[in-house]
Amino acid sequence: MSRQGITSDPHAGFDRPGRRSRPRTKDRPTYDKAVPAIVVTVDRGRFRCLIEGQDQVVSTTKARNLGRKAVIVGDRVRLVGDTSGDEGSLARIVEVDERETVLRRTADDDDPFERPIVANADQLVIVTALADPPPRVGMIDRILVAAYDAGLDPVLVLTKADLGSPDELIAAYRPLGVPVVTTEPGSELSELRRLLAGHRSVLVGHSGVGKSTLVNALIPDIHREVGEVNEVTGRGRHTSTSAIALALPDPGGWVIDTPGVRSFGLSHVTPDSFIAAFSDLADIVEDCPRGCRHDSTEPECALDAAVADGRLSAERLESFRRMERAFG
Ligand SMILES: Nc1nc2c(ncn2[C@@H]2O[C@H](COP(=O)(O)OP(=O)(O)OP(=O)(O)O)[C@@H](O)[C@H]2O)c(=O)[nH]1
Ligand SMILES: [Zn+2]
Repeated sequence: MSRQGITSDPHAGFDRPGRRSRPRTKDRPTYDKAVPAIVVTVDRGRFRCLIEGQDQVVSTTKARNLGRKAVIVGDRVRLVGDTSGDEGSLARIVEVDERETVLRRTADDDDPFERPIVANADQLVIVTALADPPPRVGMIDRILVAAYDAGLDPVLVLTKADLGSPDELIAAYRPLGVPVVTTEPGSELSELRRLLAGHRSVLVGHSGVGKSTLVNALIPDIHREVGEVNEVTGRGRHTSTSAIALALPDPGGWVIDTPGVRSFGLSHVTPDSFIAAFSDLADIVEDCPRGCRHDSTEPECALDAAVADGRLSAERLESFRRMERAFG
């Protein structure tokens, strides 16, 4: 039996009914006996999949019928072939379920294409250190925009609270309704555990912010599990270009660690697609003149009128406009 890359309850999380429904692909093929599984890592054409309802991770490739269709971490898939997980065994992915959500990134600065990296997450956890490295509000804002655009609920985790004060960042992000958790060495993680419980949370953070420290604290036996993944891929977790899905201990949920995410392309985000994430603001801007970008240079933006007559707090509008500038 192998359980590489995975800890604790494989039933928790991905196959739990989410807020959204779980449609199957339309062109139902004839793979009646195909085994449902979840992709936990991707490495050079090999996909490690956790078989649903079993404590079993198997190595797979993409079947030819999928063509150029991408398979990414978090995808719900169907497998045929040798799903024993025995050494040297290789199953085939014959079907990929429709995705509830997709998080994309731009691979690097001279790559104009946005690539899907994580499927079916429902939460995006931005991990930022309060010092060493210092926080960058512009980067947090860009990641927040990407989260809202992808339909993921953001959470902000501020690490190294022993080295700096969280007050400024809390003041900047609480008005948006973003849950903010601070951590420091030895700190109690119950609030963070509560926010992660039952969710599929993508962790995003700059190198050195303390992401590994956090994952190790959340998943006590992770060192052993990561070691097993390394045997399979021949590479360390931090040199991998793939995300990895890790099951959380009781009461369950998943974290999807993303060592490679450096930037998010926001070119496809428009003020209107973005404002939809804030239902109170979306209601107000219905009164805006056509084509209003809702920024502070707009003379007749209804958001300013709403602040003037007390329907909207000035802090919330300021936080919203600062974030809007991140892609404007
Ligand atoms: N003072 C302080 N140091 C911390 C805290 N959390 C982590 N560190 C230290 O910060 C350094 C980086 O921590 P990691 O957990 O390796 O950070 P990471 O984000 O995983 O970084 P990479 O491994 O480069 O991706 C280590 O020396 C940790 O001991 C904290 O809350 N306070
Ligand atoms: Zn407006």
